[in-house]
Amino acid sequence: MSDVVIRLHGISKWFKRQSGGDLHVLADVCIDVPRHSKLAIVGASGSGKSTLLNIIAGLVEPDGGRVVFCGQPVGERSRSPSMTYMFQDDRLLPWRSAARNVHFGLESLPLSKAERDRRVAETLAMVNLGEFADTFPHELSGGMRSRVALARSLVSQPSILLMDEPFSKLDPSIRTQMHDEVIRLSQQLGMTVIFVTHDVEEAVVLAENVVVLSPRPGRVHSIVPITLPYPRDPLSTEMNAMVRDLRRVI
Ligand SMILES: Nc1ncnc2c1ncn2[C@@H]1O[C@H](COP(=O)(O)OP(=O)(O)OP(=O)(O)O)[C@@H](O)[C@H]1O
Repeated sequence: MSDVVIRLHGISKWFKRQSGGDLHVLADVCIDVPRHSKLAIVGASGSGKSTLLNIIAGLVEPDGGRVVFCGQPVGERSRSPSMTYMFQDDRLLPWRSAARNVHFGLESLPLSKAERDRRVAETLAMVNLGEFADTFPHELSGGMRSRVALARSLVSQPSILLMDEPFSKLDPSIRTQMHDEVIRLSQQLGMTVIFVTHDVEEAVVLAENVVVLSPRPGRVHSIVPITLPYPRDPLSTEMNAMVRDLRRVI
């Protein structure tokens, strides 16, 4: 148990339909997430991937089952600074510079101004944007904006990073750079990363375990371990075989 950071135990979810009746979205989902690992959630559209991530974040209440976080049942811990959430859109505030956007990730923490400034500068440097601290979002490329969003998620030094298709809007070469950044930073900071993706190749490049959800209601169809060492070459024969096998399962 000690190396399991999050345990999902029998998670079920129904949503009320406006047209009447309930939509059964998740059924008895059980997953153990090892500490410091990277876990991908894949599955057909509508299989409940984002709902499951939102349940882990504490943004959506499950109707059945429990989320146990480091041995503690989930309560208010979604507001805990030890877990942050990176969305599909970068959601940068256009009237704030890159540094002030990253600063946003610290605003709920009781830190001195000097400590905040230090952490913002350090995190921007970590994502190679040290020179762009005073630049505004409209002056940044898509990849740079994504790196600012990543820095905003990392500046509070979370132990868990949740990501819902955060790189899906980037072009392939920038997406590859972001994968390298996530691998490097998760190792450097000792984070656990849980992410949802439609892109099986992204799952295989980044994750140590890939959870495949079955079509609605989403159940764990399989959990596929990826044991290839990092960095992983998406063009290698092993990777291609993994991607092909996973696509077949989905
Ligand atoms: N707040 C909500 N109220 C009602 N239904 C919802 C709500 N959120 C999600 N749903 C429904 O739950 C189902 C699962 O949605 P979810 O976004 O979790 O799936 P997903 O696997 O992430 O889908 P996609 O891959 O298309 O993004 C969908 O049918 C969706 O319409």
